[in-house]
Amino acid sequence: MLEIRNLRKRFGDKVALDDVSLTVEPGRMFGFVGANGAGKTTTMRIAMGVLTSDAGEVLWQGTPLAFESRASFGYMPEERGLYPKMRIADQIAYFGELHGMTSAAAKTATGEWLERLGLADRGRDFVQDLSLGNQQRVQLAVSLVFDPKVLILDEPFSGLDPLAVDTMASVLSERSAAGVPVIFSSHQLDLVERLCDTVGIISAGHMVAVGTVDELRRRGNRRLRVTIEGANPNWADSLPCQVSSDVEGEWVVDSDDDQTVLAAAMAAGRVTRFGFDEPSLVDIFREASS
Ligand SMILES: Nc1ncnc2c1ncn2[C@@H]1O[C@H](COP(=O)(O)OP(=O)(O)OP(=O)(O)O)[C@@H](O)[C@H]1O
Repeated sequence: MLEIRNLRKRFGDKVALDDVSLTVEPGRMFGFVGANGAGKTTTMRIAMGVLTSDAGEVLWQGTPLAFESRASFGYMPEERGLYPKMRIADQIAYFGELHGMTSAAAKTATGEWLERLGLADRGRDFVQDLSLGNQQRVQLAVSLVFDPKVLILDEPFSGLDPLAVDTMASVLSERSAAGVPVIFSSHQLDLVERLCDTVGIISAGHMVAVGTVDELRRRGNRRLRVTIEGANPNWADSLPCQVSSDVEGEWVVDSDDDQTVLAAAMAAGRVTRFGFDEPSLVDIFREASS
């Protein structure tokens, strides 16, 4: 289990992280979301040891992270980190060896990952000659070639075409299913909602919400959507909550007291549709970040 506890970080007067904690369990995929500048990259850099925190700690399997443990973590940094003038296969194998693989094992694993990521015929090309999306696939191979115990990926989906997104998503899901804790940041909330077991929302250096998407849904303000035929537009005036109507005959009621609202709606006319609105992760994100 990877535990990030009570991280604090300042850059001069700027408080980048203020008591940030999160936990990623084996076999779980953690989606880290937040507006630009919220603190995702800073948190992940500290977790990887490329930046020191002012306070707080990072634990792996219950003990503070040592250099050797970090060497078994796969990392895709935001600024990426490939050598443009090195051949792709050589580069992936080189990173494998840096992480302790023998040359033969690194070569074999490189071949497997090139195949898996659709780059089998590009192994002798230079990184600088690849499209950005393909460079990202190489970056993924670099972070995976040594079979990491943890994966920390900073915006792995940005700039990928839909097919590359699918490849990236299936590789991450597969690693997670194999028991690897995976944490990635993304602004693509639909993907986070689809892939992640747990989501953390960070806003201006504070973790404002952590939980499964269902838990976050339940924590947010619940809203009922009601469709009534033949109702007076003022039928909901006596309800002690916010009521709005953008479509004729349909109302949105900010309440979780469904029985009271239903009784009022039935008294007003013929109720043809009634139920709670399921907020999307975008709705939850907006509410948590406001
Ligand atoms: N090396 C640095 N020096 C000064 N300020 C920094 C440095 N790194 C980050 N910051 C500031 O810390 C805050 C958090 O930045 P961070 O890069 O962690 O955000 P982020 O959530 O990853 O944003 P984005 O989604 O835009 O990548 C921002 O205000 C940023 O400007």
